[in-house]
Amino acid sequence: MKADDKNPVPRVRIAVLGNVNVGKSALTVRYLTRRFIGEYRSNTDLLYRQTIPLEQGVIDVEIVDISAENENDFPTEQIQWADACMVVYSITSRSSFDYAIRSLGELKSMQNAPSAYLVGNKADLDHLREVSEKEGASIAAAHSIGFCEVSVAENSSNLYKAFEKLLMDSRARPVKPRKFSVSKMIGTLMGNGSSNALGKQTPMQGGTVVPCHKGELHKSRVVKRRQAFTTAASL
Ligand SMILES: Nc1nc2c(ncn2[C@@H]2O[C@H](COP(=O)(O)OP(=O)(O)OP(=O)(O)O)[C@@H](O)[C@H]2O)c(=O)[nH]1
Repeated sequence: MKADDKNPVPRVRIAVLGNVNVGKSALTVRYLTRRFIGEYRSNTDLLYRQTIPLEQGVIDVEIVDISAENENDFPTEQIQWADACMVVYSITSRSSFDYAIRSLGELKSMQNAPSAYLVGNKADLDHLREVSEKEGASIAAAHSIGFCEVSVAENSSNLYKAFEKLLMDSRARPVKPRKFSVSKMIGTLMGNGSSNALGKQTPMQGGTVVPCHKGELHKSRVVKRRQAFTTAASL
């Protein structure tokens, strides 16, 4: 978490990590907008920024939704950038659970690793279940992290609790040293963006989302495309 004299609002950065098609984008947008949008572009990391009111005051949240196009390539750079990591799998996909387990192993081996939370998505598809809730809970317990199953499609309240836990954990952690400020970069992009990162027409209020190609999180390069999205987030 970071707050300074110029920007007194504390900031928390969250990376959403998981195999393809587990619902990372749907989960991120659900949390930030309370809406479920079924289909997203999937070959680019997306970076969202929004100010969220908490009981303790407002907080700037940046969330990178990491594209899992190359599942053998662990996104070290994005994880190092983050204060906290939401590891997502689908309860309907054993391979996505295996990917989540590998990711937690990678996190464990990192120095100064972000705090983590494990989420099993698509709980509404119980008839297609390949991973039991007990298995999810057991892996989370082995890593001493929080866990819940959610249905982003059905707007599970557990999702908001999971983000709240990550935000609270991050507030309690010391400031992470970073070379560049992505917030500064996004700040120059806020306003009347008109391109369509989500491939959808969405009303513009408040938050922003930008496509974020690999390598850009730690570079102060201007991202070319931008899209505002409807905000309704509060915890
Ligand atoms: N039934 C059901 N479908 C969901 C749920 N969450 C997401 N989906 C669907 O799962 C598919 C993948 O969702 P995305 O949010 O694009 O998943 P992703 O992990 O971001 O995908 P990639 O960007 O390709 O890695 C979409 O068709 C969503 O509509 C859920 O809770 N239940």
